[in-house]
Order: sequence, then structure tokens, then C-alpha cells
Amino acid sequence: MFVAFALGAVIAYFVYDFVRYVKKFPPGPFPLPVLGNILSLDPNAPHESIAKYAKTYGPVFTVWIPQPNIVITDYELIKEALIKEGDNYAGRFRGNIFTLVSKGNYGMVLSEGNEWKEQRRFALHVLRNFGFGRSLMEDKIMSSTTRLTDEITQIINDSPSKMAVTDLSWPMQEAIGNIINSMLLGYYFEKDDPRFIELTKMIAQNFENVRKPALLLVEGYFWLRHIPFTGHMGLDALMENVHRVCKFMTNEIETHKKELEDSDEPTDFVNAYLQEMARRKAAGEDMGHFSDWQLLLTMLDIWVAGMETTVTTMKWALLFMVHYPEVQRKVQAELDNVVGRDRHVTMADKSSLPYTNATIVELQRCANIIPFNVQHKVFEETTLNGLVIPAGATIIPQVHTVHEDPKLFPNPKKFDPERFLDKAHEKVINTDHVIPFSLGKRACLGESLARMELFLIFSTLLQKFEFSTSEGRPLPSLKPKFGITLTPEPYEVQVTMR
Ligand code: HEM
Repeated sequence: MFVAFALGAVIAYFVYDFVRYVKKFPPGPFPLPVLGNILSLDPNAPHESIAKYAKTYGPVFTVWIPQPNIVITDYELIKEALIKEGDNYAGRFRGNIFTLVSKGNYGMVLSEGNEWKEQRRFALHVLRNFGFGRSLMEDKIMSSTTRLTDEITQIINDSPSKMAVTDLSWPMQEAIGNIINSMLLGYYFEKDDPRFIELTKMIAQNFENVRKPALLLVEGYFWLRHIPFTGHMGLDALMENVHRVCKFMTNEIETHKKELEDSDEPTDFVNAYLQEMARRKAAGEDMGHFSDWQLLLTMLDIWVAGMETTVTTMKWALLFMVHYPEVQRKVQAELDNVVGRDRHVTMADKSSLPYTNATIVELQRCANIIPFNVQHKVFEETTLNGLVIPAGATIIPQVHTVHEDPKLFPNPKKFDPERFLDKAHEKVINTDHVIPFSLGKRACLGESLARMELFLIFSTLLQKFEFSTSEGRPLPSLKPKFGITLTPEPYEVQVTMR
């Protein structure tokens, strides 16, 4: 009797304590102990479950996956949080597994505080010097784009009908990977270089690994990592890949160190970073958060964040052109008028190509590749939309929902570049609400580079080639596959020379 009473009291206390904890956060779907709301999210499209919750609970609510995440789905509220209260919302949720991998507050994407501020400022400074928005970067992008167009031309010429039906994912991956690589490490990989193949494979595997249920459980309940016969719940496989990628990056740093000449104008990121370390050391200045380990993790972050996102957007771009041939024709007509077919498209052409620009904005809105924005963290308690946001809470500024908001984009599912053109079709308008790079202090570090890549690669491909689906074949699906990004299912396009 006593035991039953004591057990009842313990359970009652546990329930009371749990409910009290849940009440600290903005209301949302009520969570189960341990599992939170995981079971009620659509496993194939959890971002769509989030959009549905917003309809029930309003633009600020908590979802437990299984830890509490406060989701903001409204543009004006995201702006209020990330810009007006930018400093407070600039923290990051790092999680147990990443803390194990990074050994602390290192890297770019998931670091925070003064260390992150110093490193981000330095990275932006270097990237600007390389010509984010200037000619050096443009040259690097065009060099890779030309290799891509040469390769596609070759595939077409090799086909007897001069009409290639092919999956362009890998050539695109190589082209975009090489842009990042030449900026980071100063060289281009040769076609099908085994090192590039292995690196992309290991990173892709780890993207898969972190989504496996065993590792999600380890993230929530870190002691589970001690269970040995399960490969430590999948951690061993993940760490093995991490070690191999780190080894590649370490070798690169060592090679750069051997070739480092302080007086040389740096031509890649690693060089610039090592020179800054050498300069500080020589001047007896504080090294701040500059170290080989910080450099390695930043290289990794830029490599991963810069490649997957841009490749995925370009895959969607070609897919949308196949689905909307009338848009493709209008872009091509504009390019023919402004650039012609005999010279390269340049950044100087950009302002004279309103239809092409509007199409790229609409592509990014409709592709909507980030199903869950990178989690932020608030440092101090605050309020948003009249709700208390506790200090230390994890925040998801849900860009995905903004891009499908019918108040901002009437008939949001329609792919319609003209929604961003004035009546005379001479000016691009109303693009403020399209925020694929997010907003505020933690907005994408590579935004300028990515915008330049998307413009130059997309317009060069459309200037030279016609993309369609081959006769008799169904159109490839526009249904996205859920992962760290939303990607199209693998598809083949028919490509001909224009
Ligand atoms: C179409 C291409 C891209 C898209 C859609 C994209 C989108 C994003 C988004 C949504 C974030 C998170 C923002 C937030 O926390 O609120 C982010 C962060 C980041 N991106 Fe990108 N990105 C792209 C390309 C690139 C490129 C080319 C680079 C390489 C330089 C890059 C490097 C980064 C880094 C380092 C961060 C972390 C910034 C920080 O936490 O301070 N991204 N990106």
C-alpha cells in the first residue's frame, strides 16, 4: 500500500514538474515525455507539419523534437527577432554530437559569442578581399562554369542524335565544389578526382547518419553513446568519416604552411588565415580564437554549407525550366537581346536582365530548399508576439513557411517570376520577403558568393542550352525529398545546343 502510494506520488510529481516545464515555453502541440512531438511530425515532410501547427497555434509556438524548439513562422516577427533583437538571437544550439565533433565553441556555423564574432568578421573580410562582388570571384566562377558547359557540350556532341539525355547532378556538383575549393584551397580538382569523390561521399553519408533514429536518440540522451555492441549507436561510423575529412583538411593546412610566404598577397582562404596567425604571432598580439583547429572546422563549414545548398538550388533551377518552358524561353530571349550568344554573361549584365533576375528570385522561393532553418538561441529572456521566450531557448526562424505565406505571395504554389516584375517588366520589385539566406547577424556568410554563382551559372546554361524532357517521358517530379536540404529526386534532362 505504502509502495503504491509512494510510486503514485513520484509519478504525480514527475507529471506536475513536466507540465510546469512545458508551460515555460510558448504553447504548441502538447509533448509526450521523452519523445516530445516526434511521433506527430510527418517523417517524410516534417516542415509541412510545422506549417500546419502554425495554422493552429499562431506564428510563434513550441515544438518538442524531443527538446523544445520555439518556431517563428511570420516574416515580420522573424525580422523583429533577427534584426531588431539581433544580438540576443545570435546564439546557436550546438547539440551533444556536434560538441563532441567540434570539441567546443569552434567552426563558423555552430559557434557563438565573441569567438564567432571575431571569426565571422575575419572570414567576411577575406572573402570581400577575394572579390565577393568583384572580379576575382567572378573569374573563379566563370572558370568553373566554362568547364561545366564544355562538359555538357561534349556529352551532346558524343550522342548520335546531338541530343543528350542525362543527369547533370554530378557535373554540377563538381563545378560548384570547385568554386568553393578554389576559394578555400586555391585549386580545382580534375574531373572525377578520387579525393573529391571521397570527400563528397563522406559528407553525404554524414548528412544521412545524423538523421538516423539511433543518432537522434543519442543527441537527446547522450549516455546512450556508451552502448558498445551497436557501434555506439552509430557514432562510430559518423566519427570515422569525420576523422577522414579532418585528415584531408589537416594535410591541406600543412601543405599551405610549407608554401606560405608572408609577403604574398593571399589567393585562397587558408593562406589568408595562416598569414593572419603569423602576423599576430610576429607582432606579439593576442591570438584570439585563431588556431589550426578553428581553421580546419571553418574550412569544413564553408565547404559543406557552400556546396550542398548551391548545388541543390541549381538542380531545382533546371527542373523548373523543364516544367515551365515558357519561362525558359523568356529568359533566353532576354539573354539573346542583352548579351547575345557570342560572349560570356558577366556580372555587369545583371542589372539589364530583369526577367532573368526575377526568375532566379522565384526559383529560390519555390525551391525553398531549407526545410528547417539552422537553430538559433536567445541569450536572455525576452518577449515576442506577447509571449515569453526563456533565456537559452532554441529558436527556429522558419524561412520555409515565409516563402509559402499567401499573404506575402498570392497563390504561393504557382511558379510565377512575373510576381517580382513591375508593370513595364523593366524592374525587379517586392523581393524583400524572399529570404533564402535568412536575416540578421547570422544570415548566410556566403550570400554574395551564392547570388553570384546562381546568376552566372543559370544564365550561362540557359544562354547555351535548351533543357526539356525527352518525348514520351513523364515530367520529373517536383516533390522534394526531405533531408538537411529539400532536394529533387534524381532526374534526367534532355539537353540540346541552342
Ligand atoms: C543557395 C545557396 C545558399 C543558401 C540558400 C544558404 C542558406 C543559408 C542559411 C539559411 C543559413 C542559416 C542562417 C541562419 O542561421 O539564420 C546559412 C548559413 C551559412 N552559410 Fe549559407 N547558403 C547558401 C550558400 C552558401 C555559400 C556559397 C557559403 C560559402 C561561403 C555559405 C556559408 C554559410 C555559412 C558559413 C553559414 C553560417 C553563418 C553563421 O552562422 O554565422 N552558404 N546559409
